[in-house]
Amino acid sequence: MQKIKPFLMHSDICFQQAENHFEVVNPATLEIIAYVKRTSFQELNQKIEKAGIAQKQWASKTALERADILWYWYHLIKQHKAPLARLMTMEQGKCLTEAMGEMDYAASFIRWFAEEARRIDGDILTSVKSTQKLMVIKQPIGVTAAITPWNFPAAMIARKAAPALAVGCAMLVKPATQTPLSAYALAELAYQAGIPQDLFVIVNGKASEISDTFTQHSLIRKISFTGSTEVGALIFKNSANHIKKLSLELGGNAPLIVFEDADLDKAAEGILASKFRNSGQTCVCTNRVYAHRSIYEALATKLVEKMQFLKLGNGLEDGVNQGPLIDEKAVLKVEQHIEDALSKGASCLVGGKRSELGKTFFEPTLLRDVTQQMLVAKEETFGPLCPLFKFETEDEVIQMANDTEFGLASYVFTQDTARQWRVSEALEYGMVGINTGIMSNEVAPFGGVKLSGLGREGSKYGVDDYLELKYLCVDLD
Ligand SMILES: NC(=O)C1=CN([C@@H]2O[C@H](COP(=O)(O)OP(=O)(O)OC[C@H]3O[C@@H](n4cnc5c(N)ncnc54)[C@H](OP(=O)(O)O)[C@@H]3O)[C@@H](O)[C@H]2O)C=CC1
Ligand SMILES: O=C(O)CCCC(=O)O
Repeated sequence: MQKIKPFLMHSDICFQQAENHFEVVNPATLEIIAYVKRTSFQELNQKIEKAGIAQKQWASKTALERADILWYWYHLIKQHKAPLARLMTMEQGKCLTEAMGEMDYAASFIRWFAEEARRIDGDILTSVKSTQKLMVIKQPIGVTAAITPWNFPAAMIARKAAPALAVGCAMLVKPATQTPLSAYALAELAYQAGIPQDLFVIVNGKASEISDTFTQHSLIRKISFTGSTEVGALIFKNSANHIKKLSLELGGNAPLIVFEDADLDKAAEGILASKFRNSGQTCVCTNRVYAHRSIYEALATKLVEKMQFLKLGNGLEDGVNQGPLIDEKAVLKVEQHIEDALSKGASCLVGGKRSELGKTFFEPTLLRDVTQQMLVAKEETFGPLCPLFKFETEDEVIQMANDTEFGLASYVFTQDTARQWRVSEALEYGMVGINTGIMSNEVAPFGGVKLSGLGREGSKYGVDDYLELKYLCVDLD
């Protein structure tokens, strides 16, 4: 704890129960780590007003000045990666290796957008009149707000804040109530790097009330949200009256298809990587594995063998690669999906029950003979449950994979290049991993279609949602 405390110096954080503060609990031990202050309505409005002033000053800096500050922030995160990862494991539960990976991932967005800051170029258009020059410039949208989830307490903030700050916006962040400490730690380093305290602001409290202020305050011009589709839809609806720009990164129901010509070892590795990342609590985690009937048994056998290496425990312990789930509600959802599948004819090959380690621990589970009629085919489990479906033809599996209202990530394992293209084009998803279970990085556009959301984060496209285009027409006559 001593190594972590320097990142938790913010006046909103304390280590003894205090009025108007909420508890942050370690999901592995259920111990209280810290208490965080709820931002009052009045404070929130003041912070938004101050962000408006800070944004104007920040936007008047050169792109190079902003980029240099972001670079420094990136270096500070890398330098303090180990204690930051430890803090994340304590509040979120993911194993330390994954938390270290998430800190690298978070930092990668800051480096990427520091680089992009210098390439926010406008255009000169081919004019329709010889006497006129037509130009487009790009300007920061202004004060923005982010609402972020508990599953990636640092990366989801960095993926939103880095493009916003790079192009000259301000950002207020409301992190998930379960994981606010990583947000404060990131902000602490941002301030050390030279990002003004009024420009990048962490706020906490009742999510619906903060969100209502974000959607109604005229200074907030854009909201970026990652979380459930239900809450995303609510923010969409509440933003309508004020026509806010929105980025919504919502739920998924990712299919992973293994064709008969796939490299089965690679496919099994890909399934493990995608399914059990963050104990299954990732919106791009595989939710449904479709295996061709001719390789079904072989793939099941390989998965049973490989799953023996999944070690459940407190993420801070050596060798543990599967931490607890975020809370007991998450465990109940996994149980519900398993019970439903078993009652309709599936059977369990690995796991299938809560662990004796504690209320939030669930054994990594493999189910076979799963069908489209079961709950797990329709809903995102968001937990360590790997269901194996069977298919016969390419057309059939494409239809099964697309039979969902979600469209975030999908995965295909096949060695046939023509099939890779055909199936990727037919899948109604924002992202397709081909012969890989992990495809997220700062260079790639992350986002979905259908109920999985709006907009793309990361990549060269990631700045667009934080910019307004302005058209200039100069008459030379
Ligand atoms: N796309 C993704 O990455 C994620 C998807 N999910 C999906 O959502 C399911 C439920 O997870 P859950 O944590 O409840 O997700 P939520 O959508 O409830 O939470 C995500 C963020 O939204 C905030 N929030 C909650 N209610 C509102 C509201 N009325 N208005 C505005 N913001 C709100 C939360 O704040 P607070 O923490 O204070 O409630 C948190 O900061 C998961 O099982 C999973 O299926 C969840 C997390 C991430
Ligand atoms: O929305 C999520 O679940 C976090 C994104 C994980 C990723 O970027 O791969």
